[in-house]
Amino acid sequence: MPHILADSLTIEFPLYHMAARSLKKRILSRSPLRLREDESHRVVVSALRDLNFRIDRGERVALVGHNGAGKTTLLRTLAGVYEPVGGRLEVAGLIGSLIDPSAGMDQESTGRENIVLRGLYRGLSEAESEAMAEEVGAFSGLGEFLDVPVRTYSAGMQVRLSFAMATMIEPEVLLMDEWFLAGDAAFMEKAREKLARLVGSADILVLATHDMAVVREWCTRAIRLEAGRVVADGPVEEVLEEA
Ligand SMILES: Nc1ncnc2c1ncn2[C@@H]1O[C@H](COP(=O)(O)OP(=O)(O)OP(=O)(O)O)[C@@H](O)[C@H]1O
Repeated sequence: MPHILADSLTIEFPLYHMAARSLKKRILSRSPLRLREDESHRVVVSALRDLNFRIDRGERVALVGHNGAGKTTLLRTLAGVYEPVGGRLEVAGLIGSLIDPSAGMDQESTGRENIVLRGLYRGLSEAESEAMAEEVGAFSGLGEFLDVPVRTYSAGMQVRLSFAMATMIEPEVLLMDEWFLAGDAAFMEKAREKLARLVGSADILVLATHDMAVVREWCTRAIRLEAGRVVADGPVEEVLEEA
């Protein structure tokens, strides 16, 4: 049964360029909230601190909070990009991730080649993957750019391609950063219907956003992060009211 379980989940990032003694001293002397020196004498950022929550089938969860609160770090951790340094995380279910537009894409390959590769990786035959590339490519609206290396794409073009590629599967656990709701208007009009279908067929949605209208439209529960900690968790209206 698809679910997510975080038990004292902790994520830290070492800041290697802070190795210089004087700089380290200066930073740590300000009694920072999220920077500390670890056992190996490195300065580390506490990105997520001791998170405890469980998300079950049918829940659509918004991650809200100010810049740097830890929303994207949590999404990436759920997607398996970062390993917890403490605690435990369990994510059961097929994950679909709309977090970083260029993640999982080979920059030197064309858009079409990337779609074919994803198809093959998902176990489709070559012919099926090629057919998928036609369909997904058409939806992306990239036109002739579908056959150009992805590294030359604009940010918006990358979003279009990764969005179109995400619709290739029906994930059980859909992880999404608000980036993906911010494509250009013409594309988003077309994408909205697909997105609604993707969200509707997913068992769990976790969406990080600053847009409270989006939270109210898409989500049933909200988790508010502040400086890497969970400060509120509950029904959307309750959590938004508390802010
Ligand atoms: N790769 C990294 N290396 C070092 N520190 C990082 C890294 N990624 C994130 N951080 C730090 O972790 C904290 C949480 O960042 P995160 O990007 O998760 O916040 P956010 O809530 O998504 O913010 P925003 O709303 O601005 O996107 C910040 O203090 C940030 O500086």
